[in-house]
Amino acid sequence: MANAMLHQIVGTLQLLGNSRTNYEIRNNSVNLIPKGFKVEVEFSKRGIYSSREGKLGVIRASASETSVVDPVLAPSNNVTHEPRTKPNETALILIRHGESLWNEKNLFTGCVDVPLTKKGVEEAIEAGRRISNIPVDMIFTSALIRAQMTAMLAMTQHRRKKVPIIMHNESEQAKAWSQIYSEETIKQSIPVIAAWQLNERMYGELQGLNKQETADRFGKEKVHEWRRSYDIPPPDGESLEMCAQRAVAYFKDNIEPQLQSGKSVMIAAHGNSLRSIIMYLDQLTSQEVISLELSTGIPMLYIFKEDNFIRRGSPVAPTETGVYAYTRGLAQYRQKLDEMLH
Ligand SMILES: O=C(O)[C@H](O)COP(=O)(O)O
Repeated sequence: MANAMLHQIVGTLQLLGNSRTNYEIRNNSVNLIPKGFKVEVEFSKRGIYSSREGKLGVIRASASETSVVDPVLAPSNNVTHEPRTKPNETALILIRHGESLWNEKNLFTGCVDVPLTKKGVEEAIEAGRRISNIPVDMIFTSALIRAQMTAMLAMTQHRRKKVPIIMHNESEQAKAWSQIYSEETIKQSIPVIAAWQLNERMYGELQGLNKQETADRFGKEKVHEWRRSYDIPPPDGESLEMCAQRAVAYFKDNIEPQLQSGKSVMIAAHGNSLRSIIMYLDQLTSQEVISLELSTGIPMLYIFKEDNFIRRGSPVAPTETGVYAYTRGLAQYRQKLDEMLH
């Protein structure tokens, strides 16, 4: 039986940390296979692989290289699961969480973990409607519940109907206990990675204080400086520059490689962690970022193509005609959804 498999590239890949899973790789598509078949495979930088024909061995690949062929992460342009080629453009959606209970009370929130209000829930659902035709292969959220609620509620509206599943890699046991054993179920899932680096800027001693009362006490200008200057931190908190250091580094190290490998990504995060990421994407200066304001629950769309981020703005209406007019790839994805769902 092992011989019968030799024309295929088969092996053990290291995925999402240390977990080991057996895969069959054929014509650019990857499927789970029964354990026991191993062929040496070499990965090039951007996830292009080749095999030494028929040679038995263990796949050598780093986590980042192998992650591009994780079947959970198979790009959603492959709606019907035919063998796929890497798309030449991918989508990046950024969503600031919907209104939280402390946004409603006008309190500095920062890293305090506050849930959404009913209005915030509705905003997240509306955001989901606006992006319901845009491919999402992978989701990144902060570690905070308001961003996670937003991502999950938005995905209830997505027409592709894949199930967002939070990855639990915090311990070997958490990883082992959250394994999925059906290839088909994995294909119908979207991995959700929660990362503290995408958290809101830590607001230090302002956390829990009322924004208006703080302005009355310290002066409007001072509070505006704390809230919007690039490099002046609030007392014992993070400046936007400090927040950018961890959020943008995370984006470059963990999210950009996914986009490069052909996956479309949604990020649900916060006013200031997203401002710092947008500063990087749009190459804003520290002066320009001061006037960048993000509303709660409004998705922003970028197209990633030839290593460039092209801002498409926010899909403003459920039909999103303006947004779909921009790229052939998005229009094709929508057409595939239409065909699949009718
Ligand atoms: O953390 C907070 O209070 C808000 O989410 C963002 O606040 P800001 O608009 O004052 O930066």
